[in-house]
Amino acid sequence: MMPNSSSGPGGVCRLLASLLYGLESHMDTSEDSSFLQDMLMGNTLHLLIKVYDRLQKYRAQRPAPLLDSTQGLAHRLAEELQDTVNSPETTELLNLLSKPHVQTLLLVHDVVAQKRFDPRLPPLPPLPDCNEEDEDSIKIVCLVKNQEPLGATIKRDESSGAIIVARVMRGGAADRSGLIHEGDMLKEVNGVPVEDKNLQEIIPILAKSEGAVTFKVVPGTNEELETNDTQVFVRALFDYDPQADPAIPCRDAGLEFQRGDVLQIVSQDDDTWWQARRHGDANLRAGLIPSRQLQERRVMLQRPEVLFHSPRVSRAFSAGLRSSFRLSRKKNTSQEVKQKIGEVHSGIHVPIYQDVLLYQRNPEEPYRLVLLTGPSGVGVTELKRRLLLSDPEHFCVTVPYTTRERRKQEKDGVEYHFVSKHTFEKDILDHKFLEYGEHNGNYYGTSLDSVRRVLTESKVCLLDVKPHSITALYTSEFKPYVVFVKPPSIEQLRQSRRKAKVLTSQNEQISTRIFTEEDFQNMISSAQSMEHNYGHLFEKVIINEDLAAAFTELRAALAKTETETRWIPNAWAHV
Ligand SMILES: Nc1ncnc2c1ncn2[C@@H]1O[C@H](COP(=O)(O)OP(=O)(O)OP(=O)(O)O)[C@@H](O)[C@H]1O
Repeated sequence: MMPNSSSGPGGVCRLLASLLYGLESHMDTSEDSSFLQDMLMGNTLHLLIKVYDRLQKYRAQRPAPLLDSTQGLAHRLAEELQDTVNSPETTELLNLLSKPHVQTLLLVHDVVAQKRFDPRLPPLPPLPDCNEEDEDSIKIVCLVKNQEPLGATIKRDESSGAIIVARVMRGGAADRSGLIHEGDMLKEVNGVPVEDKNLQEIIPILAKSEGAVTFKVVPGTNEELETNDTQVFVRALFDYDPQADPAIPCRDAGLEFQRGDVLQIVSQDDDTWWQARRHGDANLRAGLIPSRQLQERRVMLQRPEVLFHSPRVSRAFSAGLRSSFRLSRKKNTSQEVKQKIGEVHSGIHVPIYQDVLLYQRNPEEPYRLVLLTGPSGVGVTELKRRLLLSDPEHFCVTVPYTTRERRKQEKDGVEYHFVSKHTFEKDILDHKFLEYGEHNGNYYGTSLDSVRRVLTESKVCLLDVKPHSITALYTSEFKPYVVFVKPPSIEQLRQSRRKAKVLTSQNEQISTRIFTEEDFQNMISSAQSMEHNYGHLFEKVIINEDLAAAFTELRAALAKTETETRWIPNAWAHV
């Protein structure tokens, strides 16, 4: 957005100040606010606006150059001054005219005055000595490029020994020219024959070339292949650094990405190396990434266990119950809990890329299920409690089921749904429970129906679960928004949890105690293994150091998810 000249510099400042004020309510953190303040109120932007205003003024006057060669004039003036009487003024003027920045200024003036904007192309190299039939098969390609890479990789053809264009990166200089194609045979670069050179010698010639670069190529056979951009988007489920990948054909052509990044796959022509762009990246040049097939093979070689063990989901006693009974984390109660292991998944699952598409919730659709997970004691229950308190009309939790006796002050359907052992066991067999467990001879569980009940009330259902339960809810019906609550560093845990208490339960008795060093270490190591095993399912990671800050971040993230367009797995689009 640029001001028009009539608004004046004062007007622009006012506009920027009001913009800042108007955006304040949309900013999540004070960091955002101070960044925007620095940028909008900073000197650099204001000076740029002044320059722009000044240019606008001159543009309106339609200035025309008086001279189109100030360099020539300066040269002639210098010559004449040399012959005149030597005065301090002439010496100063001569000095001034010989300064490189004055000369460059004059050069720039002349280029603009003469409208010499096109690059000067070198003369075409002579055609090789060949008979007329062969002539057709030689192509001279002249590319004009800046310092960006050529955007192509080369290889030596093993049988013929020729240098071949192995891959043209989508969106790169070679691709944009439309003149260089995979399979083309490279003969010369800027007049330097390359056939007798090895690849290590040619690569620097290509890398260094800048401005007008001339290639002599023999077109390959697949020149006519159309290479349309595809609209395949995936979420990367692992981190990738091409510089650390010894197998990539060209490290500089690789695309670095982090788990969670959305990538547009622009070419899957090659089985092992795909070409992709990071979504939202201003750079249109595609980079190489390992194909799904290649990465799967690599993971399996590194972790052979994925070949033999399908992921299992333990329907353990926890989830919605954990705040009520807190049995899941306590070592001293582990014997009391008989964990039920249910298998809900089968087959090999190696997280590589997840096909995704953009989704925005229709007002008549239920809200996405919010799953909160994290190591025991990290603060999941506390964050959930704060969310509920902050807007009880909007957020809601499920009511667990139990077979224990109802106590006097309890109401059916409020604290628990009280059911008979027979009904509970039948529901287990009917796979109605997301998680369930047994404690002191009674069953407790969270049913999928109770989640549905909250969702049909047009409320946001908050569910805290163990990470292994996420997969059972990872469906188009629930479209879960998975938040991982992560502990900060151990030092920050010691500081922030000095006064915090954890609940323990022994023989039905619930008591509190302060966190121990062992609790902190367990929290951190359990968070690491959760991230390692389930990190690909986490859409948001919140580090819970300062509780108030973590809550604000969570609240803002949930608000965004409800209103903004999000990338969700393709599979969720098909009901
Ligand atoms: N950032 C924080 N700073 C200080 N205390 C915290 C913070 N986050 C949580 N706590 C406190 O730590 C204790 C444990 O938190 P909470 O009960 O929410 O853990 P949890 O993740 O639900 O664990 P569990 O699954 O075992 O129930 C509570 O007393 C809570 O108030």
